[in-house]
Amino acid sequence: MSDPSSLPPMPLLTVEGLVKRFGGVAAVDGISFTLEAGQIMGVIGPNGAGKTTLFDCLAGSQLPDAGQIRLAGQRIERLPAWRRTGIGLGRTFQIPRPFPAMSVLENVMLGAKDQAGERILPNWVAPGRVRRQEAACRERAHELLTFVTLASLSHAPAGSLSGGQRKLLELARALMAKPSLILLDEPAAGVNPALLEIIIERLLAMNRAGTTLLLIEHNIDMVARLCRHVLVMANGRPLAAGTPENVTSDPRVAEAYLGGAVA
Ligand SMILES: Nc1ncnc2c1ncn2[C@@H]1O[C@H](COP(=O)(O)OP(=O)(O)OP(=O)(O)O)[C@@H](O)[C@H]1O
Repeated sequence: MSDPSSLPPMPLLTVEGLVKRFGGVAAVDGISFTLEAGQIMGVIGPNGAGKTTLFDCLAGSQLPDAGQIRLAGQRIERLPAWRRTGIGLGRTFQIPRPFPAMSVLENVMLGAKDQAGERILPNWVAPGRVRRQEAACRERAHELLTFVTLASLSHAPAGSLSGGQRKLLELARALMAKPSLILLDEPAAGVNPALLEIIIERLLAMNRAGTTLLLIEHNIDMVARLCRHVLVMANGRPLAAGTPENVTSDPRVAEAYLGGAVA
């Protein structure tokens, strides 16, 4: 028998031949890549390249027309979004939409999974367990708000946060479910430079703590600071892949951003 420790590590995420069409438009048209546990990978490309549709297929808000997605070896491309969250996939959105009247803390608590108090029966038969679970959830939400530098705003209504603070709230909410992989859709969009530094630093800290990150980002400086691997998409197809330096010096990438013909 072969020694399992001698086998190459299994990628955390494997995408093979992914296709998603909307009528005649192939928004994602044959995308394949692997993401090792512990990596930070960037997905870049001009507007309409298919980046968000790729994330929608990964997260389960769109079902692909073809292709396979494996998370830690498990096929997930047909699973509903909530099942994917349950097995370690988190997501943040380009435009965060917290519940504005709820507090920042309550919004973070909504990111927890498998809360007994959300079901009717445990509230009747095991109220003590429900209370303990809620207290633990509240404590973890506090810790995560401290982590994302929003602890002083815990009790403020989420609607009072700035755009950048909402991005930080999104990170804390996503972390509540203890994901192994987080898909980040433009974490820098609309964020002022001071908060951007905090977001970059917190993303690196999350990654050091073991969370794998896949991010869509138009801010190339941010991509270069965070990622060692970048996938460039154009017209739904893979255009280039490699280090930030390699892909940004690739003339085909410059051409795609300028709206020229794509090879
Ligand atoms: N729900 C949809 N119905 C029809 N067409 C869609 C839908 N979603 C995306 N598309 C089309 O698919 C293509 C890819 O769009 P997508 O939003 O994935 O690109 P993107 O790279 O994320 O763009 P951006 O950087 O502007 O956010 C575009 O042509 C878009 O118009």
